[in-house]
Amino acid sequence: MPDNPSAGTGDLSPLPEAFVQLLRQLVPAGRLASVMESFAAVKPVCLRFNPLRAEPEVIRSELEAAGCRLSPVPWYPLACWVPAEQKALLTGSAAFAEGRIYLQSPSSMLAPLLLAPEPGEEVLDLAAAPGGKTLLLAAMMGNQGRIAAVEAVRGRFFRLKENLRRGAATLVDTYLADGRTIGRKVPGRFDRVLLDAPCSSEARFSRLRPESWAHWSARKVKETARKQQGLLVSALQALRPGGRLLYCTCAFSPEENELNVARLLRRFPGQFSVEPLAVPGEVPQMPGLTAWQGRQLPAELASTVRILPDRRYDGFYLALLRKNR
Ligand SMILES: C[S@@+](CC[C@H](N)C(=O)[O-])C[C@H]1O[C@@H](n2cnc3c(N)ncnc32)[C@H](O)[C@@H]1O
Repeated sequence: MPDNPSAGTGDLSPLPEAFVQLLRQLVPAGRLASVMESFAAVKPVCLRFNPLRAEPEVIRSELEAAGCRLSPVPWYPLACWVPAEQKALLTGSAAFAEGRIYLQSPSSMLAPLLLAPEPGEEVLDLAAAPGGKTLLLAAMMGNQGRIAAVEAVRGRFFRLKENLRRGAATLVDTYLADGRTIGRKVPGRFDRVLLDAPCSSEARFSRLRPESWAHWSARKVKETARKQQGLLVSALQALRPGGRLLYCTCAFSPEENELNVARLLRRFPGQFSVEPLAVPGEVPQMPGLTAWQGRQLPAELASTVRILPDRRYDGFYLALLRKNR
């Protein structure tokens, strides 16, 4: 295990009361303490070796020679944790500047890994910047096939392009566009779609950084959920029959997660199904909700997964959908 100094830093701000209430309703009682502690934790830094730039073992030796204390992520051989206090060592390294490593939370790596693209396929990344997941998709595909990466925000779009260049992801075409328009432009085209949706980022709240929730409100969550629904419809439209969509957010609010998938099931009956997700056992998780605030939700939502945050993992929601026709 890496060193993982939990914040003994004194000044911890209280999370917004409405958010704490939400967590109390969502998280099983026995796991609430570890979830609450995670909001004050200084987590170890997770990184991924980029096989498009160099042999993973060469990268590992380079980092070890620089003094990095690497501990493996057990379910993905190209990922390691490094103690939080070594972050500057990583970000100041040539390996980082030259794209041989990418810093990425382990929860974020799960989405591309579970979408499981194959070399030669055509893949759409509908909300792509800064490109961490696009880069992992490219590595999994060995730069064989094509990825269309879409980003709507200009500044972030250029950051995406720079990260893809740095990471040698040569199979990616980038588009500065609103993802909600893509499905009707190229219906039925893609083998796989990743929708890592813009969200209320509740999993990024930190009691060490009160500004992390400065823009959060119930109204904002509702607005965000509406936008996500538009992106979901576009993503499904862009998929070929038999193709798969991985939808994920770093939000806890059911509106952005299960309720959005339930709404899609209602709007397009029979057109897609929810598939099981094999999230590695060591990752703290619970099944997606099948009821919320007295309302029953479709039973298949139990196949979606919530990653529960702890001292190493960030919170996440993941759903894998197959387009039937
Ligand atoms: C959660 S982030 C994506 C992170 C990225 N997948 C990664 O792993 O590096 C969501 C992204 O969606 C972008 N976005 C927001 N609205 C969008 C829209 N309508 N169409 C496409 N992208 C959008 C945001 O600017 C943001 O960069």
